[in-house]
Amino acid sequence: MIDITRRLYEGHPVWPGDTPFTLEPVSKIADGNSVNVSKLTTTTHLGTHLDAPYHYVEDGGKLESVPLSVFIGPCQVVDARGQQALDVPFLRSLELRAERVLFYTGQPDEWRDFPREFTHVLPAAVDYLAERGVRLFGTDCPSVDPLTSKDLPGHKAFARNGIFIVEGLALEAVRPGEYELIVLPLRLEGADASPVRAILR
Ligand SMILES: N[C@@H](CC(=O)c1ccccc1NC=O)C(=O)O
Ligand SMILES: [Zn+2]
Ligand SMILES: [Zn+2]
Repeated sequence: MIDITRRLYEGHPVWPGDTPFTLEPVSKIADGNSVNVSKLTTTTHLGTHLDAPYHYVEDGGKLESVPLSVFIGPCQVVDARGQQALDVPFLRSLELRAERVLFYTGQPDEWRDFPREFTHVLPAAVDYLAERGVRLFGTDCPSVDPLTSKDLPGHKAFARNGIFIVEGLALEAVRPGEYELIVLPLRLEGADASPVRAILR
């Protein structure tokens, strides 16, 4: 089993301006209390996470609408290092074989600062993935659109095609090839996204 989930620690980088991640004790055995209990503060778009369509489309499906079957099953990991954007010619050069495809673009498994430059996805490439039967798109990048994008054309192309997006995967140690993928979001009612545990077998 390969854990492809980012390690979450106090101060883990988040999207500029978004809620910082904190994990702090509110009760400590060391202070004479009967139990250790912590308080978690987080954005829903923390580290390795799943976007629900509601994140980028006002009437898009919320987290509970995302079918679990999308997140468990055969998967392919692709080496996309050196690609400034994922475009149709690049995708054509691959032998796509699975409904779930994860793209390793060269992001390190631990971010010191939130990445400002990373590989984005062109809408035509999303349409191409849909034609090839892809249902789940994964990336090691923090978003499928550039950091400064306001209209999020990549995200919207995924929504249009009914493809779900997992961002911030830790793929540095993974060899390209075929695996079984397990990605489990939290059961957060009404949420726009959720941190996930993502594993390859
Ligand atoms: N689209 C990004 C997140 C994102 O865009 C964002 C996250 C938190 C606060 C503001 C954000 N975008 C603002 O334009 C993502 O899917 O994780
Ligand atoms: Zn997100
Ligand atoms: Zn996103």
